[in-house]
Parts: sequence; structure tokens; C-alpha cells
Amino acid sequence: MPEATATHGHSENEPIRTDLRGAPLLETALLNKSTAFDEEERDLLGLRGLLPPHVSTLGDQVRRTYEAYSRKDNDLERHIYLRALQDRNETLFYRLVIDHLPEMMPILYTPTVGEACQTFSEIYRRPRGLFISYPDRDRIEQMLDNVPLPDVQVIVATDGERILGLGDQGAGGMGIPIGKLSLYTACGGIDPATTLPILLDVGTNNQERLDDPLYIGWKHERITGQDYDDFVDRVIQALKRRWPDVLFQFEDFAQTHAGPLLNRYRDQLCTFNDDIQGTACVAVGTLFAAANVVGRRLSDMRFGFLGAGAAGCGIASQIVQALIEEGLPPDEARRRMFMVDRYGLLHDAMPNLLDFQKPLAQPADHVSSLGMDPGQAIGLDMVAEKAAPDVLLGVSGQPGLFTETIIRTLAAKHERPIVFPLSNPTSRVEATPAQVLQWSDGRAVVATGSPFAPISQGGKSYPIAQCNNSYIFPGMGLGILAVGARRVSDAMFMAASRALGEQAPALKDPTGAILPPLADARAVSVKIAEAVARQAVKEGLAPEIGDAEISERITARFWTPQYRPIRPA
Ligand SMILES: NC(=O)C1=CN([C@@H]2O[C@H](COP(=O)(O)OP(=O)(O)OC[C@H]3O[C@@H](n4cnc5c(N)ncnc54)[C@H](OP(=O)(O)O)[C@@H]3O)[C@@H](O)[C@H]2O)C=CC1
Ligand SMILES: CC(=O)C(=O)O
Ligand SMILES: [Mg+2]
Repeated sequence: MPEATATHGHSENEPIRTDLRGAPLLETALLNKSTAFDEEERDLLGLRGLLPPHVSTLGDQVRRTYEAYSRKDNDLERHIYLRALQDRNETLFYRLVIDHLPEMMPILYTPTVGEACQTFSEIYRRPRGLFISYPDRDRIEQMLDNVPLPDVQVIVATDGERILGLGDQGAGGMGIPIGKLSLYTACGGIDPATTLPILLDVGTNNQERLDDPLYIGWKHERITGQDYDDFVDRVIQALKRRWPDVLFQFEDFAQTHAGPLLNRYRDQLCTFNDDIQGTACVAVGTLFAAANVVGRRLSDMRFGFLGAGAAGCGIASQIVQALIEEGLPPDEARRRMFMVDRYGLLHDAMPNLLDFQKPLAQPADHVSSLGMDPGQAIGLDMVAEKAAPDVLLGVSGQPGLFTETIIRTLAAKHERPIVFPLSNPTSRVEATPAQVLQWSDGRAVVATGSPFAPISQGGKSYPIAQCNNSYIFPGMGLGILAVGARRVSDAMFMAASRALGEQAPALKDPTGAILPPLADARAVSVKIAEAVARQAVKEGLAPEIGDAEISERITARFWTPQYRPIRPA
């Protein structure tokens, strides 16, 4: 008998039946109501005396926990508090988080989740999710048997090698799947009983972690090559056998693995890579809105990138597709992309381009025609000067590389430069919004990957949009599950980008924000889910159902934190 099963799709008054009694029930986070168990439940479920006599409401509990949360003196302590609450009482955790989403998102997610991953071994309290460690590779089926809630519908998995812009965090990377799945529920209405965070523990090359006596992971250098591929394949095949329809999200894999794993598995199961595709999707959605603010079409613009890795190339590929859909020939669309990586601007005369970078490399003769020398490493400052991109995106994971000179150069060439320093966490941002606005005299349209407070400058306040894949994946998951999509296509991501772009306040008022407020995240996810689901049906990736039924299904499975009566089985 599972501890608790999926609770979506039922009316608020329909009882949940359980065999659990007394203390074990209070220990079961998905069923625990703590002081909100009513008199009848206390008698029927062996709780009398285990709780103080006053029966609280969920609202009382939210007030109590918010006060306790507010008393913590730093963000990591607030993170620890929220995670402990999640492990104690999930309904209350989600009610609290949803009621304070703009305030708590930076605590549960970037930037604080980065610190939580770095300190994961010290702040570890209770088990959550599945650690599949390389030495256990012959026991994967057995480990899957141990998953407490067997109705798994969404998995987020990482191997911890590229955690935000913080590099290899080994098993501490588990903080990311836990955080992302919390957002699936808080922002996308995915029933938490159907989610499973997974950490693929293949070792770590982070010496600090290896030297740490408290490190919770496998103390071994990372396995690589065929051993790595075989291990990941074993896990994925076992997951497919157990949950054939599961949505599997790859998260924070290093560049060497991110693209190859996606390409290997995207036609084998319902899967996507959030850093490649989710990031591309939110960036393109935000660019649709930004283009509206500056009163131009994307297909009239050029795009400069710092960082031609998983995120950078993912974003560029989807922008190319958007430009093609606006009418540009594919070659011309690609010539609009200026991808600057560690060794300079990518062009086709460069040796050692990675396979996924090749389609985005500039023709060397085009580079020359713009006055740049393909025989030399071409830096971003040169690209800013000679190619004059209208849009500059930062996905390098390196702080401070959007220098004053670069931003001033772009601001001299464009009335409204669009500048998105997207690297996470906050400590890795390529330039702060305050810098970008200062160096562009307040003319730049800015969005960042991590949250920043509004900037006041020259008597004006500028809201800073958080262009983060968290706007996308919750709605993506909701749409996929609602119609039972078998695969995740690029066109489904494009539909999500358009649905996001259409919700930008800037569409109605060009001085408005380019992304909807975080407080509206649940409504935004529903719109994205509808668009994604419709696209899946259109492509034959989901059963043929009409728009009205799609909306009904999304509403029916949208999970809301509320206490339902609990009764003995
Ligand atoms: N806002 C959002 O929603 C998202 C933001 N991100 C952020 O984007 C960043 C990158 O992620 P991802 O693409 O997956 O990582 P990758 O490692 O795949 O890509 C980073 C790229 O930047 C290059 N790079 C490193 N240093 C420099 C430099 N000094 N100049 C130019 N290029 C450089 C790297 O080269 P090399 O490999 O040689 O080091 C690599 O190609 C991270 O900080 C991540 O948090 C990612 C996903 C979503
Ligand atoms: C947001 C995200 O997925 C990242 O920074 O990796
Ligand atoms: Mg990520």
C-alpha cells in the first residue's frame, strides 16, 4: 500500500483513504495536515493526544509558517526551512509558496538553490527522490521498487556536472531536480505525488567535494565514455520499463553530455532537455515581447551570444526557426547568429568546432565582409563593433563579461538594444541590470536569468524580467500530461514561446514588462499547457481531442494545495 497516491482530479470534499495511523501518518508529508486534522480525524486515525488540542485552518498554518520563515536571517536558512516544511507537510508547503511566490521563488530556486547544492551535504536532513549511484548499477530495478509513490509521471534528473553556472556539484546537484519539481507543482499544478527527482551519481571531479568528509555522494572521480553512456542507458531503459509514459527532463548536464543524450533519447521516450530547449523557449518567448517593445520584427535583427554551449546553441537554433517562420531563408537566418565562445566568434574556418555548434558557425567570408579577421580570435567587443547585434544574450556562466565598452558600443548603434544576461545564479550574471541600464542611458530592454529587484534610474523604475526556463517547463509538463503526449517536439516549444510572448504586459503597453508577473505563474502555465497540448494533438503526438476537452483536462488535473478529509481505508 503506497503511503499516499495522486490526489488531483478529485473534489475538495472527497476523502483520501489510508491505512496509516498515528505517528506514521504525521510523518507522511503528502497526507499530513499537522494541527489541521479535525476532531473526527484525530479519533479515526489514532491522532488524539499527538497534536495540541486547537484545530488550525490551513490559513492559520500559512500565517504561522510565514512568521517562522520571516524570522530566519539569511536566504540559505530560509531555503532549509522551506525544504523541511516540504518534507513535513507538502500541502502547507505549497500553499505557503504559492501565496508568496515572487518572494519565495528566489529562495527555492535560483539563486539560493545554487548555494543549497554547494552545501547539500551539510544541510541534508531527510530523503527525497532517488539517488542512483554508479556502484549500484546492477540494482536499478530494485531501487525503482523502493520509490514510495509509484504513480510517477514527471522525472527531473541530473548528474550534477553543470549546476547552474557553478560547475560540478556531484550528488549535491540533487537540489536542482527537487527545486524544479517544486516549481512543476507550485507554478504548473502538477500533483506532487506524481513527481520524482533523480540524481545520477556518477562521481564528481570537484576536489572540494571529494575531500569533504561529509560528502553524501559516491567519492570517486566521474566515470566517462562508454561506462557513462551504458550507465545512463541502463537507468533510462529501466525507467521506460517501469513508467513507459513518463515525462523525463534532463537538467544541468555538462555540455559534453547534454546534446548527445537528448539526441539519443528524444525519439525513444517523452523527454526534453530543459537547458537546451526550455531555455530556448523562454528566451524566444521573451524576445517576441521585446521585439514588440522596440517596434521591430526579430527577422530584422542580428543576435550576439556570449557562450555557445547547451543553452546558447539551443537558444540560437530556436531563434533561427523563428526567423524562418517570419520569412527569412534558413541560411540568412543563420547568418544573423554571432556565437562567441571561449575561443572567440564561431566561424566555419575554425578547427575543433563541436558538432552542435557547426550549424551556427558564421561563414568565414561573411565574417571578413563585416571587417573581422577570421584568422584571429574574434572577441565579443569586436562583434559588438562590427556586427552590431540588436540583441545580446549571455549564457557563458561567467560574470562581468558584458563590459561597459560592449554595452556602450551597442547603445551607440541601437536606440533600444536588447540585452539578456541569462547566466545563473546571480553571482554569474554577465552584467547586472543596473549596469546595463546605466551604460545604455536607460534605453536597453533587459532580462536576466536570476531575479533582480526593479532598478530606479533618472526618476524611472524599470522592472527586470526574469527570463528563466521556469516560465516554461511547468506549463510544458502540464500540457504534455493532460493529453498524454508521447514525445516532445520543437514545434511544441515554439507554441509555448508564442503563448508566453502573448501574455507579456508589454503587448498591450510598450512601457510594460516583457514577461508576465511571477505572481501569475499558474495562469501563465495553463495558457502554455493549452498551446503545447494543441500542438501535440496537431502533430499526431497525442490522441485526437478538441480544444475544449484539452482545457477541461488541464483544469481537471491542475493540483491545488488544499486539505481533503482523510479517512481509514
Ligand atoms: N536563464 C535560464 O533559464 C538559463 C540559464 N542558463 C545559464 O547559462 C549558463 C550556461 O549554461 P550551459 O549553456 O548549459 O553551459 P555550457 O557549459 O554548455 O555552455 C557555456 C559555454 O560558455 C563558454 N564559455 C566559458 N567561458 C567563456 C568565456 N570567457 N567567453 C566565452 N565563452 C565562454 C563555455 O566554453 P567551455 O566549454 O570551453 O568552458 C561553454 O561553451 C549557466 O550559467 C546557466 O545557469 C542555463 C539554462 C537556463
Ligand atoms: C535555469 C537553469 O536551468 C539553469 O540555470 O541551469
Ligand atoms: Mg538548468
